Amino acid sequence: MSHPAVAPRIGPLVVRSAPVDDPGELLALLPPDDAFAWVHGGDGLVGWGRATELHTAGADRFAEASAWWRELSSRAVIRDEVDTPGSGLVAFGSFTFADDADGSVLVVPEVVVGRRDGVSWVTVIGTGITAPPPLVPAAPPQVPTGATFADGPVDGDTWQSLVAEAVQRIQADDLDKVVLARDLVATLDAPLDVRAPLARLAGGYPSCWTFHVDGFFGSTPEMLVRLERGLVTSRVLAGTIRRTGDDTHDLALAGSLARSSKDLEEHEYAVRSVADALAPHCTNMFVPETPFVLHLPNVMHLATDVTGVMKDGASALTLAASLHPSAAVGGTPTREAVRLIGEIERLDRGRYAGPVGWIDARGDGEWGIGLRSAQVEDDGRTVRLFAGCGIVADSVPADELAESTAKLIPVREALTPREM
Ligand SMILES: C=C(O[C@@H]1C=C(C(=O)O)C=C[C@H]1O)C(=O)O
Repeated sequence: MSHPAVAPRIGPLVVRSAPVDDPGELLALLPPDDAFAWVHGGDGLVGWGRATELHTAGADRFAEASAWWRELSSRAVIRDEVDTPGSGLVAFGSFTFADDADGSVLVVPEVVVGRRDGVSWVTVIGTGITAPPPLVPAAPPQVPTGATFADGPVDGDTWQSLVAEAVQRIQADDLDKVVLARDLVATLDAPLDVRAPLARLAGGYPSCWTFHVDGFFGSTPEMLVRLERGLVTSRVLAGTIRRTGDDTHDLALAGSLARSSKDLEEHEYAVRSVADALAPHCTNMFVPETPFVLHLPNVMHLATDVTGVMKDGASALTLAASLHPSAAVGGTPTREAVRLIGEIERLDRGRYAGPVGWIDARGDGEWGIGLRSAQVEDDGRTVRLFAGCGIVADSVPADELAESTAKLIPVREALTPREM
């Protein structure tokens, strides 16, 4: 049992949401410190300040966070004139991949600005009645300079030998798939203003969810689970091909990805793990039989959108807890795969590949998988970038290394000044 750290007990939170005129680019509103983000194609939520927060760890981290959230929500005094998922009381959150890692957090900002389907709003949260701040763009962030990149503790050659070892273990044991990750360490010449890479990521990857919670940021293409007004959705990705920059060739590659038995098999494991975890909570589940190809600027993925209708009143966070770790970031079977990751990966994943997103007082929310992501270390100048690949019986180590390099591109470019 862990010991969650909770901000000193405060009176009930007083929350007020009201519609506002379109405030323009959400990320541009963020101040440099204590800024939170979850944006997708211009819509989403940004927040700043800290009204209250919970830090937790251990196998019960999701249960502790859920209990804390229920209690906080039930005591809050909420006046919500917008009444849409994401309005009213909201927490941003980020959870570690592993049970034994520190760093899972839920933070309730003092100000949240949201936009959804043409409706914008501002929420203020505190212990008394506060007026909403004027919504004007902040001064633009300092662009990161001087980034140098080096291998983390495991270099590329060693990582390929770990992939080869995983392949052997899959061929020998009762294991179908395991996801192995590696990191790249960026060193900047000054502390990072995270708003700069966030703007680059949101601009370059509008179909991904660009996020930032307490130094963990990125732009993930994978939606672990969204719950909105009773509708449950999950976007499952697995099976990847690198883009070449030549659109005609990429289209041919997309066709081969959609027919590749290795990738279809890897994808099937991931879809099944999500469908099985959602089934106890849902009726009317729809699991498409064939994946589509999701085109991103750096890679293409096999993708399946699983949907269902909530039947048991679980919150988005409870659903995320029951889905984590899906086969997209753990493997199949889950327990054996996670054990092998702990045994051979030699990486502290931190919050990489864990759920990241938000929850509101109704229990609605969106939790992505923290991929295409990085962690800013305490010195502010060191940034660890992560990428992993699903390994199956016929995976080729050099191909997996190239795939992981392609998955590092979004954050890597976001830390590198644009070529003039
Ligand atoms: C693990 C990552 O990505 C996952 C692994 C994939 C694969 O192996 O094909 C594809 C998408 C993600 O589910 C990552 O981006 O780090």
